[in-house]
Amino acid sequence: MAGRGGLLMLENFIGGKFLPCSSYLDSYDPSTGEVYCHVPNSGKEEVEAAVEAARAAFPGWSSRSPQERSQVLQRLADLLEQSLEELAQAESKDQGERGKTITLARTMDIPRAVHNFRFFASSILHHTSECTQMDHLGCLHYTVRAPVGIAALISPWNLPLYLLTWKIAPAIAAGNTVIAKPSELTSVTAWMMCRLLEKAGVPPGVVNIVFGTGPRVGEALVSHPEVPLISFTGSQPTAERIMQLSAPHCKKLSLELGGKNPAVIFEDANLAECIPTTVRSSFANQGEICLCTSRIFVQRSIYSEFLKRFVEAARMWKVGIPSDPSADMGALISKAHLEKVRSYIKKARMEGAQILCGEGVDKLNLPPRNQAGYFMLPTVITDVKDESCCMKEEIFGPVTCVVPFDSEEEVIQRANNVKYGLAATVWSGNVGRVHRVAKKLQSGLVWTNCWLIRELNLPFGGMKSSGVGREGAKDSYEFFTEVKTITVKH
Ligand SMILES: NC(=O)C1=CN([C@@H]2O[C@H](COP(=O)(O)OP(=O)(O)OC[C@H]3O[C@@H](n4cnc5c(N)ncnc54)[C@H](O)[C@@H]3O)[C@@H](O)[C@H]2O)C=CC1
Ligand SMILES: N/C(=C\C=C\C(=O)O)C(=O)O
Repeated sequence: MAGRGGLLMLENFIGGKFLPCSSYLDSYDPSTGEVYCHVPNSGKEEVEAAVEAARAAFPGWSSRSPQERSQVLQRLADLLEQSLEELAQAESKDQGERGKTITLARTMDIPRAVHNFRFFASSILHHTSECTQMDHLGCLHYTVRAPVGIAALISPWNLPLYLLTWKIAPAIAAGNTVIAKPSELTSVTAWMMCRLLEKAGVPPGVVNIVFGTGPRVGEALVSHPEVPLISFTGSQPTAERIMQLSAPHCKKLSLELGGKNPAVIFEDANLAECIPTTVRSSFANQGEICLCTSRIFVQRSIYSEFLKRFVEAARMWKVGIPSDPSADMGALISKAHLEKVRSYIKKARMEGAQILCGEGVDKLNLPPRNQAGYFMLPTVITDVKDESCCMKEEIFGPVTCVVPFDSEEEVIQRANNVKYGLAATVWSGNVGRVHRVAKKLQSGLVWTNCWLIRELNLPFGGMKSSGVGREGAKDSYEFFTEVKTITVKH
């Protein structure tokens, strides 16, 4: 709806109704310094109302058959798909001159949000339970599953509707009711989705969305005693806080956190495929995807050739205003984030590393209106030590390091030498080596000779500091349900 000064003013969605909030946050377009929209600054009171609505909706929704719930999800997917262009425009605009390109929103974010609902609408129809027999004792054992209750779903700003629906779809498909909290920086598409829920047949209270900041509404939500499970995607410090707050209640947690993802490129790799894909895996969405590559290990015999071709390709990766359909990359999410990303380049220089292209080397070419925006060129660092913070910490920006290696054993050890373990890529024409290396990498996901081909049936998530738990068809179903083992003596 239109609010103060004709600007968009979002409202919370609780119990099937849009409700105003007593206070609002201004959301700025940082390229102009102008307020772009107002976002509810919700707190305990709004969480309380959402819990009440979710509690009231739970008995009805959880007792519907999977088939009935599936039909609702399918209708929602259809409605989102019909609004694809409008949602893509909003997703790109919500990150404003600061972020997501319209092309990525059109081809990845919104189609994937649609697919999330379609996928879980289908997968919920195919689960089976376990049964074992102990004939010598005259016993039969079997399991039953039931939805857990009210799920808290907290998502970040980098893939707003994509990641929020990755949580909402499996949670409600399994019969839970949910309270979702999108990032305060990118709330518009979640609000737009609420306008479609009633038409899709989602009963009031099944999906509630409260907007606002992490410390205020996020903490009220995760520490609420009637919210027994939390699915969170975001940073490690926030995950630690959520673990602390939920510990007294022994809540079920699924935490999807950061990465410091290696690409391991052997001398027999098909460079014609590897180079463009590794440019994309390093710089897609401004490098603001937890799965982005940020350490590229290249076998020494092809190192010089790779570096030359990779830098050429990175220079072709077009930085432009997000509304330009030919732009490969927009701008970073905020001034603070841009400064943080730039600080890594500064540290790399001080350590004696070389910046081969991008920040401080090449010039941005932007229209005058966008010169103050948070844009940065794809940046390639080399001559950097494995101990450097650029090789250890998640930068979450368009920065990637390229270093040589000699042997398979060495590169496995170096690739594993970080606290994270989310996603890796391996490039080689040798099938045996691909399997061997993939198995030894400490990483929840390994893409070989490709990147970000998603199979939603299979587990998604990280090891080590990259998270706790997995989501995907079976894993999400297990997370969003409680299992019970029943023994029958006959
Ligand atoms: N999956 C990933 O790997 C992601 C990693 N990041 C990393 O995190 C850094 C910071 O990004 P942020 O958006 O600030 O991440 P964040 O972890 O602060 O925010 C993610 C979500 O958690 C909420 N939140 C924040 N504090 C909370 C609290 N105390 N209790 C409950 N909810 C809370 C936020 O409002 C947002 O909805 C990025 O620079 C990047 O390095 C960010 C987004 C995704
Ligand atoms: N969680 C993130 C990406 C997930 C992608 C996917 O499920 O395909 C992230 O960037 O935070």
